[in-house]
Amino acid sequence: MLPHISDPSSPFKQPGGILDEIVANKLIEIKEARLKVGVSRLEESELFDRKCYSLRQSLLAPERTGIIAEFKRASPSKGIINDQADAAGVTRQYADAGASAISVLTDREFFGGSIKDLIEARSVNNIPVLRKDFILDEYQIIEAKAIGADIILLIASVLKPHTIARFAQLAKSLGLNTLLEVHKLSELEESICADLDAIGVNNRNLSDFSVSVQHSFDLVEKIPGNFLKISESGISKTETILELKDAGFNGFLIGENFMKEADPGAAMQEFSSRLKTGR
Ligand SMILES: O=C(O)c1ccccc1NCC(=O)[C@H](O)[C@H](O)COP(=O)(O)O
Repeated sequence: MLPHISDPSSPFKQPGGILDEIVANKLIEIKEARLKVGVSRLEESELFDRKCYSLRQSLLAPERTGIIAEFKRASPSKGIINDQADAAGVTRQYADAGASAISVLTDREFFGGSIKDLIEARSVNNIPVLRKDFILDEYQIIEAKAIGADIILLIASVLKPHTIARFAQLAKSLGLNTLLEVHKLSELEESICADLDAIGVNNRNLSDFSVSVQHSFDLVEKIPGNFLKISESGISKTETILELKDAGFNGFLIGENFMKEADPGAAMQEFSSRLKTGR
């Protein structure tokens, strides 16, 4: 039986609002996928037995921008953003424009994404690909490797610290990079563990959807130096990236700012040129 999230022995927190809805729906989807596909079929996939691209190497490569460019069709806060976009075409343009990594939403119900979008992005890119989803079960980590992802996301407002440690250990054993997402200091302090590669400060409060880049500036000094530091959400100006870099961030996760345009790849190209020339 699936654990109920209000159960004290549950591996999940109960953050409330949309996150509880997302978790409840995701648990049903995972149960169905386990029955329909199963772990052994995932492990037989051609992409499962591969060496992942290193997030560290790509983020620190001087010829790249540090931007993790996101393919995001819709979101709970904005509704539909760009539901007709082509995952292969857009993400290839992101990479050509200097993205250090690609993020692909694979949640269908709340973000209009899919595993197919990630497989398409993988097939045309040779930089790290982040599976942007709500990871609640080991099955999804094995699935992430099998569909071509290099990075998984663990969200501290959803997962209890012992669950984060367990999932990070599994991801590492599969050669995946792990990004821990926090929004506030208490989440960072209770969730940090050795098997993580990167800490992302989400500037968006996932309960009320308010966004402030100040969260990144407030937390950057609290992140130990051995972890990559990534600022996530609400970034739309090149000046903000320069300020975040000065503050110590290595990576910048940007979705809506590109995806809201008719040609997201061209928007990333233009942004990247402005970043290089400092305009
Ligand atoms: O974006 C949302 O509305 C949202 C709602 C609930 C949970 C997660 C949500 N977004 C995931 C993200 O963190 C963003 O897609 C990502 O950081 C990019 O943000 P942005 O550049 O603001 O699109």
